[in-house]
Amino acid sequence: MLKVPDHQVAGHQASNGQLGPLIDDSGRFYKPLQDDDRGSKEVAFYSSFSSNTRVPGHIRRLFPVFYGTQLLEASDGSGLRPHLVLEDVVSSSSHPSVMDIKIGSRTWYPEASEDYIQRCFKKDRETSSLSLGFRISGLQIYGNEESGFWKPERKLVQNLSAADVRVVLKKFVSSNLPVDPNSDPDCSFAASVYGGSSGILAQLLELKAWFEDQTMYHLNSCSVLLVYEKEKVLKGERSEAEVKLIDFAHVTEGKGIIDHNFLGGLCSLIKFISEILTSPDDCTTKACLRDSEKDKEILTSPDECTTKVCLQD
Ligand SMILES: O=P(O)(O)O[C@@H]1[C@@H](OP(=O)(O)O)[C@H](OP(=O)(O)O)[C@H](O)[C@H](OP(=O)(O)O)[C@H]1OP(=O)(O)O
Ligand SMILES: Nc1ncnc2c1ncn2[C@@H]1O[C@H](COP(=O)(O)OP(=O)(O)O)[C@@H](O)[C@H]1O
Repeated sequence: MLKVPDHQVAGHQASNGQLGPLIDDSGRFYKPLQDDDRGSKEVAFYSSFSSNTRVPGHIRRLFPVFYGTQLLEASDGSGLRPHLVLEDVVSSSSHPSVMDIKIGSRTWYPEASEDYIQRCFKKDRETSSLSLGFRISGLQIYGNEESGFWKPERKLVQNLSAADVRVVLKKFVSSNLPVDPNSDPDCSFAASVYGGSSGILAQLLELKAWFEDQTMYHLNSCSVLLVYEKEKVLKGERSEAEVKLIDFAHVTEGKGIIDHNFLGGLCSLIKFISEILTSPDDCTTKACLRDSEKDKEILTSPDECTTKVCLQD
């Protein structure tokens, strides 16, 4: 039985009769092909990537498994439409904390239409992409049974300053409630989620090493999805924090040149995460992220280590 995923944090969503992805109980994620060439480009990428013998196994596992395409009733009621059939990378979690980070200081690319380039250019400039080399596209962090998820409004997290991004990345791995504006993120899960030989940092470093060498694909406008299950960490079970690359509607051929846009953004993200692991207490942060743009309040003191961010009531 197909349903709308409640764990989706960014992108086109299938709520309110819109066209968006669906999931089922078998652990598959069905992403509808968009009408223009974006859908066919994403299919072309997955087809090429999944049969590319030059992609090493430890890199392949950082991408969702691709099961081809399938005609399904679209979520917007428009009838049968081809969907990409992908592994649902959060299906094994009951309360997944998920962050979608769009990598690259630019999301446009020379081969795109002038209209697309202009739209991307505007978004990149208005978000943290240009300054940080990435932007948080959306996230949800599980608090506990009572508080549920903290899922701040997407537009609010896309243009955060470096200090605010650091707060959000800390909240992602903290045991205190993410919605609580008065508690400093304690980073108590940082070592088990970001750190360790198979944690998020190690996976990002593997990806970086590959991007320093591979010249086959340029992953324009693509995201890394960070996923883990807080309850497993609390119970002392292996967290199995995962990095997965998603959204390949704008991939172009590398033509023998490294993807310096993706690589640069990835290095920037790696630096943020490394610093949280090496010096989690070097900043005193208070964070509250309000839900609406109107209520947004970001107060950053001139003292670079004392930050107050408002993203939630
Ligand atoms: O429609 P919007 O404004 O939400 O923009 C979508 C983006 O949302 P965001 O800019 O992050 O709010 C959206 O970004 P996310 O994947 O949500 O990070 C995509 O860039 C999408 O374009 P495409 O399907 O990749 O070609 C974008 O869709 P298009 O505008 O290109 O159709
Ligand atoms: N394979 C997947 N498994 C689980 N969730 C996914 C998967 N692919 C995408 N998502 C979810 O859907 C969101 C949007 O995906 P994306 O491919 O970027 O769509 P769009 O092209 O509409 O931007 C992601 O932020 C994530 O929450």
